[in-house]
Amino acid sequence: MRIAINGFGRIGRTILRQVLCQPGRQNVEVVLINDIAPVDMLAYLFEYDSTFGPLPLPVSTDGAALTVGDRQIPTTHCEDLTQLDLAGVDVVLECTGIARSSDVAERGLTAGARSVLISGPSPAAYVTVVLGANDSALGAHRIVSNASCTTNAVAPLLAAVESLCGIETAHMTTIHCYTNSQPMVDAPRGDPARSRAGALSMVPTTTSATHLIDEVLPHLAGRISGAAVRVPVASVSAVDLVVRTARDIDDARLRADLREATDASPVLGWTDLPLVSSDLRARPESLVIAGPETGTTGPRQLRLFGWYDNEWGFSARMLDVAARMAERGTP
Ligand SMILES: NC(=O)c1ccc[n+]([C@@H]2O[C@H](COP(=O)([O-])OP(=O)(O)OC[C@H]3O[C@@H](n4cnc5c(N)ncnc54)[C@H](O)[C@@H]3O)[C@@H](O)[C@H]2O)c1
Repeated sequence: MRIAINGFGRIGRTILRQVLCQPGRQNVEVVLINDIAPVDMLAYLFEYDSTFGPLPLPVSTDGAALTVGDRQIPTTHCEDLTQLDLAGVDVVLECTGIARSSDVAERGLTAGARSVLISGPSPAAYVTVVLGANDSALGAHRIVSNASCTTNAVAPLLAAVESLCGIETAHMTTIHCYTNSQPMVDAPRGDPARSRAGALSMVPTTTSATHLIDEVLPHLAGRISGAAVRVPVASVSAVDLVVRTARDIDDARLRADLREATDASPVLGWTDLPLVSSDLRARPESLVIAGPETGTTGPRQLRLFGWYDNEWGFSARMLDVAARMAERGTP
């Protein structure tokens, strides 16, 4: 699979880290990295990562390419992808966060790439895909959104619970680490709470997952509500999901069936250990269900709790969905 990474920020860099350092990604060839930031700065941020630690490979740049170990990856510094030649690229991983209009989302195709996978919600995507929830929706679509990290965490869990005991209604709270969408000190950023210093307070706010779940699990549309609390933690998030089920299920059965569902799922995990968020750093699953925090809380009522590394797990799904897009060949 030949990919180009547009936007070499948290997600773009985590994707490259996985390509270079994770077993099972050897077939991925990164043919281009494009970002508007200076390439020597990007090389530095790629080698020294405050969350994942220093890269175990030497990194250097001559301005036109990033050299990591024995691999050389061409780099460009271009605001508009249509200025580049992306012929032969299977998938552009669009990780800038700006591909919300079709004008921007289509730039990769105009430049000659076969398809574009956007690392966030986008009204310009032809379809939103979450592995473990609506895999078959991918079809032959050429501009795809990989939804959000929280949607990747919650939608497969909802799909599993729905098939075990049906869902009447559910409410999820994501306890989400801060991201680059929040400031270090108070500064205007869209909604008032998100304009407050991200590392100093718990910040109640919204999550795009609420409407994305309706999109990827349309049979549950209108029955799942959600909210977010951004917390002063730099890495790893959690979801706390309360479900009113359609059918009764006892605690032991719920846990056994959920455990079995996670064993069969390529994106869900399970732990029986009393873990805390930092223990889950760099876990590749979309969600790791926390056994000690999960169970029935009353008749037809459940509480489910799970961890997800919003950067590492989501980046792994970017590569998984891109692999499926590349396997389809030329549309
Ligand atoms: N950080 C997370 O936990 C996370 C998880 C899932 C999804 N996402 C989504 O992924 C997207 C990127 O998030 P991030 O956290 O990596 O952001 P980031 O700010 O760390 O990275 C964005 C990068 O894009 C570059 N960029 C901006 N405009 C550009 C342009 N026109 N051309 C080329 N490069 C450009 C920036 O210089 C920066 O390096 C957002 O949509 C975000 O919602 C983030």
